[in-house]
Amino acid sequence: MVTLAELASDIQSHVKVIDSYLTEHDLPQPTFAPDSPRELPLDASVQRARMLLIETAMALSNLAIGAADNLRWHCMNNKFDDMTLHFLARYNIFDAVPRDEPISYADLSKKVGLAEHRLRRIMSMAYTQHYFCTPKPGYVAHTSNSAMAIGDPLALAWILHNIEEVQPWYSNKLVDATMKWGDSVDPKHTGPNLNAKPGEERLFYEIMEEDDQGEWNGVKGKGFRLWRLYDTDKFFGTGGAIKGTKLLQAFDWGKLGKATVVDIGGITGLLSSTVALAHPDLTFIVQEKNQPWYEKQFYEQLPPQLKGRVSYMPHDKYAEQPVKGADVYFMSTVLHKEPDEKAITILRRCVEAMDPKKSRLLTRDIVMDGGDPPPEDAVVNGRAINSKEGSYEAGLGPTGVITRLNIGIDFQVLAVVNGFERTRAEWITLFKKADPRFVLKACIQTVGNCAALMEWVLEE
Ligand SMILES: C[S@@+](CC[C@H](N)C(=O)[O-])C[C@H]1O[C@@H](n2cnc3c(N)ncnc32)[C@H](O)[C@@H]1O
Repeated sequence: MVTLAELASDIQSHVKVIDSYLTEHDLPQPTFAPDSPRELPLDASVQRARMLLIETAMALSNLAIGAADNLRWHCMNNKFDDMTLHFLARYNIFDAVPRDEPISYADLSKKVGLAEHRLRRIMSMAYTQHYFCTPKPGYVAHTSNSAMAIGDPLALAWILHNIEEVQPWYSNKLVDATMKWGDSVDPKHTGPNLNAKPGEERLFYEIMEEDDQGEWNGVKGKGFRLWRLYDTDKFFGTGGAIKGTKLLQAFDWGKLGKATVVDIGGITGLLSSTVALAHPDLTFIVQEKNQPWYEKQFYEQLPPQLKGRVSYMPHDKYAEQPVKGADVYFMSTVLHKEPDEKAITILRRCVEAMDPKKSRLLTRDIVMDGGDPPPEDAVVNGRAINSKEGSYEAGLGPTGVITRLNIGIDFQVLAVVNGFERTRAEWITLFKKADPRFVLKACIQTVGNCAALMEWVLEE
């Protein structure tokens, strides 16, 4: 069993790797100051050390808290950490505190319309999680954690969707849903439908689409929850562990030359745009469910230099694929929400459109047994790990912080649509069921990233 002293010594060695890299490259140290770098360099050795550091520091903290206090503290405080974030987002305290100077409680209270006594109590909890700080008595200032949400509706969307929709409607009801429906994969067997009359159950996306009592970031009334959901995807996808730019490392897009990529369920086109900006020879068709307000929103947020090269096409992923013989069909986190039967329908729609001689299917999804980065000198699936690029074949790593994040994502899809993330073997079985010609050519997960990119081709 690991001891406090051993963990502390491991922590020092992981910190040393990161510290030496920052010093060598003359880079600033991360701190809680509002202008601190938001993340550590993406270099593979730094990311590997970072993952191990987080894991070790969490274990050390847990041992220091001790078994006597662990459960007591957890259940007392964790719910209020989320409640505090809820206040910060609903009253938009992130924007109300100036970036560069402290503001008094009295002024902040007037600005956001929250009584000063309550505001002080909320802020004191926020400080314990390094959101904001109190640089002098009676004043509030930003930290790095709070400053990153300034002027960012995507960050607010992430907080509000999780705390106002996922928790009360879905995850807090998951035990009841399980007691009622067991290990169901029916997407209607979820929290909001626990007391619904037969025939009145609603799917997650229907609930997100239909509510017309509200407004979010340019969409008023019907669809506002869906656009907020899309914003959460964008927020999640631009961050460290699920960064869209990792797509550029996980697949050699350049080798495609002049080619067309069909991005099925491509949401706001963020991932397509990321690749398109780096590869001017590629053309992208982003397919999404048709919504009356969607097309306008899509083109408004598309980088101007991509107009004409990244376009939107309304398409239902279960229907016949209208773009035949494309070079690449791409699906990112589309299949994980689907039970086998429906995922197979989507895959068959792709197969019907694919030209086996040139088309490939790229899917970006979690591989549940992908695990955390294996050691630098490991050989996985007969291939040496590309330590320079920090890429490795997902499927054999030990558990750690990325695994924990993936379990969280697995639970998120379980709670909202009764979906599940698949292991490498389960992905292969699913694809083979859809068409036995499917072969998994590569399954690449980059270090520090939770999703893997799987390349599938049809072979006779
Ligand atoms: C989890 S999101 C993935 C978005 C994007 N590919 C990414 O990785 O950021 C799933 C997407 O599928 C879309 N979707 C849901 N049902 C669909 C359908 N029947 N046809 C096409 N797209 C659909 C949703 O609107 C959503 O944008």
